[in-house]
Amino acid sequence: MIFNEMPLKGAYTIDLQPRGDQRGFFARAFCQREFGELGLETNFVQMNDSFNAKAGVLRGMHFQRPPSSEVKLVRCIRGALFDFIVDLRPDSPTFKQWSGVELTAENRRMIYVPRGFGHAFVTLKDDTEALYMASAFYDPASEGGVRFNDPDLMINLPIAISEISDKDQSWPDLAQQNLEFLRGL
Ligand SMILES: Cc1cn([C@H]2C[C@H](O)[C@@H](COP(=O)(O)OP(=O)(O)O[C@H]3O[C@@H](C)C(=O)[C@@H](O)[C@H]3O)O2)c(=O)[nH]c1=O
Repeated sequence: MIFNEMPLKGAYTIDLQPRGDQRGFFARAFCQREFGELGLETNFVQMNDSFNAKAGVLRGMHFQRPPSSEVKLVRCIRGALFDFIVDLRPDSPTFKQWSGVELTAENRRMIYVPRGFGHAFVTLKDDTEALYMASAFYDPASEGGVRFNDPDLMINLPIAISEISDKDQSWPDLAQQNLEFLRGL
């Protein structure tokens, strides 16, 4: 696998290293040893499948508060999506900065989202499916969120939104949120 650190400290894009032959190719999509050598999370407890019927579906931005904070490893297995993250760790040099990456069925790229980040994606094509692992169990009581259009973040999306849940439209402004519990992650 090829790991590239993103502008936000601790976040990575990960590309496959295919070994091709006449049958097609083989590549590792996760390797406990390779992740461990980079100090990345190796213990994932959920694999989530997110199907989205239309282009422009936005999910996020979500995070879980400690002790349920989680790492996510996301890829797109059908269609295409723009995945974006925001650093919510108050003691990080990139606090409140965001970054995005296109994940498609063709490029097979993954994004590694560290603890303390808000995570979201918007689909770029109809019938887009994401498959992602998470290092903590779903814990709705600890869920937090950031609005994709929070004025503090100035996130530019490559597509207009066609669907978004009421929950994701209603997260409070970041300026009104106390994120101290994400310090030190
Ligand atoms: C995330 C999740 C949801 N659910 C349930 C709750 C609800 O009934 C239904 C849909 O939940 P949501 O609307 O929160 O689903 P969704 O908006 O797709 O939530 C996901 O968004 C992306 C961006 C992430 O980063 C994920 O971690 C997760 O938060 O599925 C679970 O049972 N387990 C889970 O792990």
